[in-house]
Amino acid sequence: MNVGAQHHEIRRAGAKGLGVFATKLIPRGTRILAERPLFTVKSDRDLYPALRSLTQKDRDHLKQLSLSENKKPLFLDWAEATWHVVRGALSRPPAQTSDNSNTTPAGRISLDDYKTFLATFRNNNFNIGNGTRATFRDISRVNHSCVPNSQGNFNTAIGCFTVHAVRPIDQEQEITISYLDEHGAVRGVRQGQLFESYGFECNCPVCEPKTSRGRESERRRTAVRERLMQYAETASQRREPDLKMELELLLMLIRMLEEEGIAGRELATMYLSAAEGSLKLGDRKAAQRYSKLGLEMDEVCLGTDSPLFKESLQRMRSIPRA
Ligand SMILES: C[S@@+](CC[C@H](N)C(=O)[O-])C[C@H]1O[C@@H](n2cnc3c(N)ncnc32)[C@H](O)[C@@H]1O
Repeated sequence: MNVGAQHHEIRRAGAKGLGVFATKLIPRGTRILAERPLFTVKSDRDLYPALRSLTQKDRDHLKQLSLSENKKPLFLDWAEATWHVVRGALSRPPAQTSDNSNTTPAGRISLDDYKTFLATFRNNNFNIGNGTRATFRDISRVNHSCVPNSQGNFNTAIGCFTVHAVRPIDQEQEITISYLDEHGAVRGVRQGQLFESYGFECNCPVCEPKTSRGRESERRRTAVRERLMQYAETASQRREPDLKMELELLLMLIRMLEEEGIAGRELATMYLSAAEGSLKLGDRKAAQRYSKLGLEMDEVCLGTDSPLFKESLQRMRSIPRA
């Protein structure tokens, strides 16, 4: 299911700057946004050429995105930024095919502009998979929550990063995604990664240490982490993996994510692994149940046109149908 622009709008989100809000009820599984990146990079070396190839119009979009208070660059220090600009100035500019600012690369970048672009990139890039980071005109306005109501995933079939509602979103509610790669981490780890990568301190409902929700969340996540660490210690002494124990741990992780209200690909993938584990242990009924839950969750956060969803369907072919 897709919704048009009339279902969401970009407006002030208090201290977070701008944010994206639902203008009417958005049902679970809705594709709220689908957008091609302004540009993508795999490493620091890609950044200058990528920026240089942008059209003037896209550079203008980029300049309008938010800047972090803490402007420490993600990949490069300023000396490196200077080096990239100098090297860029010595190399041949991208071909000028026409005067059209919608299609022609804008070419060389001044050092000041490059530093601004760098800081803007730092604040507005998301991991879109395979070590690639991307910046978007609208999706870069979506703020973070450690218990988000939506999830972003790259869909190679349509060349777009999509944002899907992983639970119903009420009118006026802010649309949020998680900027983190791992969703079950404890507060200190989450805060450290967010500050390091984006320069902000999260105060979403589970990051509030003084509320009962925040305390309960931290207790739950810490207990799971300790249990996993205990298992990791004993696992290194075993010759064979303990399948039953691994399935139990996986189900514990699933329960934790569900109790936390975290939905999305991570949970879907855990269900699929639980289906495979259950089948290996001879429990066909449980395998079918987990397979169904995993595929449903994958469809919600990816959509049926996503190659990742098709891979999951393929992966579950060995699970007998109910
Ligand atoms: C990708 S941008 C999101 C859109 C941004 N708010 C804007 O005005 O364009 C990321 C920046 O938004 C702010 N932000 C996002 N999520 C936040 C949160 N949960 N708490 C505080 N600030 C947040 C931070 O400044 C962060 O560096």
